[in-house]
Amino acid sequence: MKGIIYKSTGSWYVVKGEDNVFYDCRIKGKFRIKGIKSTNPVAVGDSVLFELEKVNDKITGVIYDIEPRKNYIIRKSVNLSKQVHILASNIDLVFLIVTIDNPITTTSFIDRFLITTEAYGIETILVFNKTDTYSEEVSDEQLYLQYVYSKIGYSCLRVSAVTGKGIEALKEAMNGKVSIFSGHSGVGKSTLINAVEPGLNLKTTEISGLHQQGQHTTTFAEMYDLSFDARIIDTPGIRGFGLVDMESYEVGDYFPEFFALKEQCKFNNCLHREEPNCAVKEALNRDELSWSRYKSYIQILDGEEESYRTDIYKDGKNQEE
Ligand SMILES: Nc1nc2c(ncn2[C@@H]2O[C@H](COP(=O)(O)OP(=O)(O)OP(=O)(O)O)[C@@H](O)[C@H]2O)c(=O)[nH]1
Ligand SMILES: [Zn+2]
Repeated sequence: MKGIIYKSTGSWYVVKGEDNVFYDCRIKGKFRIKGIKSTNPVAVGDSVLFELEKVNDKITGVIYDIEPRKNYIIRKSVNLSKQVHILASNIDLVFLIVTIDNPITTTSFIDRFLITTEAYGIETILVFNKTDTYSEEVSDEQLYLQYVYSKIGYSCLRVSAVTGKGIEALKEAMNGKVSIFSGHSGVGKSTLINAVEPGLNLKTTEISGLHQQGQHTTTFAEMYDLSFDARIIDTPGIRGFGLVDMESYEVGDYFPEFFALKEQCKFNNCLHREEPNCAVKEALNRDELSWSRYKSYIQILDGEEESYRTDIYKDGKNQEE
């Protein structure tokens, strides 16, 4: 039977079969996916094939194959081994929850986040939360950001988890999809998820509250079915996901508006810095591109390790996860 992994606890997996029944499954033998050195063979979101067996009157499943992944997000192991832990796979949509001033979400944070999801090949929607608290100034800033990001192809939503404004539109965007909610601590992820699906208490807050610095806790992602046609993957205790290494010449490819101009640069390996006849710089000078995006790009090129080789949530208290 075909099924989807909803939960993994190390050696056992909860799999929802095509018959909509949840089965406890384990893995038969050792199968590994080519090209990925991961600590876990299958992850939440994976589509697997399994067969049922009856042991001591209990029916369990044995996973014997996995279907190709559409995408996956990883966490690098803390030690220097090349091993990665696959947090989740087959994600349709990431919602990046953004607050303007409480807490502050910087454009450099947003841009670093977006190159990560671009590199993973996962669609991202920006959700501006706490609109009920906006002053005129904050509102102007939000509208400006919305202009910058929608112009380059990112959908934006304005919501308030408290008043319920925009929640219907958010649910509509989630419809038929597997989503992940992400963003700084305190932006309202839990409150928003609760507004979308009252009663669904994800572990996000709970675990981060319990988390103690320096203590190594193991966290497991889990998928939840909502009461409408939508699913959420919760990654408790994990504030960000690590990015696969990228070379400096690749960074610009994950800025869609730079990538679109790349062919028009004189040099095909143009880093859009000081090179002559750079289409990106020319567009910037005509104010057709956003300077804040360009600034983030340069920061990422200059900052290397710090900016894009580490976990994207620099200030995350659970960064060591
Ligand atoms: N005014 C207002 N407050 C909100 C809104 N959404 C969330 N909050 C408040 O913001 C605070 C943080 O919300 P959480 O839902 O705990 O934020 P979180 O992103 O889950 O935080 P972590 O669990 O630390 O990652 C809480 O006090 C919420 O009540 C909103 O739309 N408007
Ligand atoms: Zn260029």
